Amino acid sequence: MRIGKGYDVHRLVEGRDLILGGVKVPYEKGLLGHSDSDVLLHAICDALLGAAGLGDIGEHFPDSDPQYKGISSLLLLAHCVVLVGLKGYEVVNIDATLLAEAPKISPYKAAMRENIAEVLCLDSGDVNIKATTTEGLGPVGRGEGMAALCVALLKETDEA
Ligand SMILES: Nc1ccn([C@@H]2O[C@H](COP(=O)(O)O)[C@@H](O)[C@H]2O)c(=O)n1
Ligand SMILES: C[C@@]1(CO)OP(=O)(O)OP(=O)(O)OC[C@H]1O
Repeated sequence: MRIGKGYDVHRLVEGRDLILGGVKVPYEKGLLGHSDSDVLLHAICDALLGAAGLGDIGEHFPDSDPQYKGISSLLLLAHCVVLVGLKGYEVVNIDATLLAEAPKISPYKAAMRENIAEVLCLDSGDVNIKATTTEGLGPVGRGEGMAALCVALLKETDEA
């Protein structure tokens, strides 16, 4: 068994779609970045890469590479699963937290879990998504951006 953690932050701006967990969430702003800027999936990617000893998302998908411009982070996550598999591991479960003052993501959590579970080849019960505000404090609390944290557990592919 191996454990990994991921953390990511993206700035909120006007004129971008808000994509979280592969779901387009209706909101007046979206996250800024080179890809679709799905901060939740980026934290999950980093947790998986970390658990497998494979560095971080920016090493595998540089933000200077035009092939990743606007890419769905579900594709980046799928690639991380392949990399983890090549190291001889599969995912046991993940537990992620989104830090966002608004909007409420509760109505979209089930769809996010299903998207993520499909890519990770897990039951949706093994994909836990949580959300919290920061009670108006700090950059997240002021609505300047969103952050996400994730912990992932891997097991060796032939481990019981
Ligand atoms: N963007 C968010 C933030 C929070 N939630 C849900 O609301 C609950 C209460 O949040 P607090 O920050 O006041 O503790 C939280 O447990 C989440 O269930 C949300 O859906 N979206
Ligand atoms: C995902 C990548 C690649 O498109 O770009 P961003 O969407 O900017 O995301 P970030 O979390 O800053 O870093 C990883 C990047 O290399």
